[in-house]
Amino acid sequence: MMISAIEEVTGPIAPPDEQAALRAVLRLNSLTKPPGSLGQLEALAVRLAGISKTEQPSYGTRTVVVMAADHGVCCEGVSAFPQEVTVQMAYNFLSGGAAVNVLARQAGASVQFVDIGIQAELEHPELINRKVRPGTDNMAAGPAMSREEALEAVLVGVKVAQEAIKSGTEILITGEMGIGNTTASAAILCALGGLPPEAAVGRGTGINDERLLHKIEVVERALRVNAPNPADPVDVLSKVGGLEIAGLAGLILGAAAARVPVILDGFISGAAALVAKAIAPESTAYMIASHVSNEQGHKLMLECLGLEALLDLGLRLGEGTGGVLSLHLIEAVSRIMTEMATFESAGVSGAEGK
Ligand SMILES: Cc1cc2ncn([C@H]3O[C@H](COP(=O)(O)O)[C@@H](O)[C@H]3O)c2cc1C
Ligand SMILES: O=C(O)c1cccnc1
Repeated sequence: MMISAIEEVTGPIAPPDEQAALRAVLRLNSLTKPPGSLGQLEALAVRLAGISKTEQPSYGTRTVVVMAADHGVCCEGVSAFPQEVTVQMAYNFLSGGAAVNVLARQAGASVQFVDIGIQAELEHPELINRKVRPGTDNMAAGPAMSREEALEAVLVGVKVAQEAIKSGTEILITGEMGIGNTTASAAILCALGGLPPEAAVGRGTGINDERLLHKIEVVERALRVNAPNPADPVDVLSKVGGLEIAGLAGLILGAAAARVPVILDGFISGAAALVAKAIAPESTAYMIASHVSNEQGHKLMLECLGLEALLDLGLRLGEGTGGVLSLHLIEAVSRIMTEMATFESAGVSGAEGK
């Protein structure tokens, strides 16, 4: 029953509007600059035009959705920080003090904080409580969660996207919090991207060499014990995923179905995007890769997604920080497409030939 619920969401995902993309190319070439001279911003303008069906795309209401959950695999010692940081940081997000809150304020975005699987019970007026279960089980010893729970978490994400869009959100940004989630993300990259653990596993919050080797071994064990089926993304999610990763996969699918662009943050968001792509390949047309993270494996992950990142700032934080930073570039593109003079309007001569 729940599978058909996902199909109901992914069914309407349509390809971007080629006509609008073409109009964007024509407009870019009519603006007072040598053709192509705005580089990647031009490619972004064309993609956004196709997504939003207009050669002058602009996004007023911007929403970062931070999905948070705990990871049973923390008991294996895979993070530099203790598991209780997840709930402690939850209150930091809710009171506006996390990095993503600061950067979102600067970029004119609001932050929604969703508890999709934190172990502790939280109480806060701003909290969106969509807890599917209080944290996952240790994926190195068995499945992280059941198939039903993974599906439920995906549908939570779809619903969060739908509700945000219904209340006016025009662009979504993925964010997350969950100590241990780079381990789950690396395992997903191995399962869906076919990478060996030593290429997919990185240092997360900053583990040393010894712990890195151990983390690689934990991911190897998780893959061996669970044998996730790469042809079945929900199987991968349930066996070696996380609740916030499942929720973000749903958020991405919900955005794509509504033709709303969705900005991907770093490594964990990328793992969610891999799942979304495996469920509905056409959803990648709606994904914008904000940055390439310092986390080992993220470059290869973006290659698996077929996306080129806008920024390379050496970030390795998550939360949606790189995502909201890229809003400044998206705003730049909007202004170029709406405010810049054309050769004709400014009376500037065009190129004479090469
Ligand atoms: C204080 C603090 C704030 C964070 N904000 C995001 N993360 C990031 O680090 C975690 C993933 O790394 P690992 O897999 O190594 O645990 C996630 O919570 C991610 O969002 C944070 C981590 C910490 C410690
Ligand atoms: O790229 C990310 O999102 C990331 C990397 C390290 C730790 N937390 C998040």
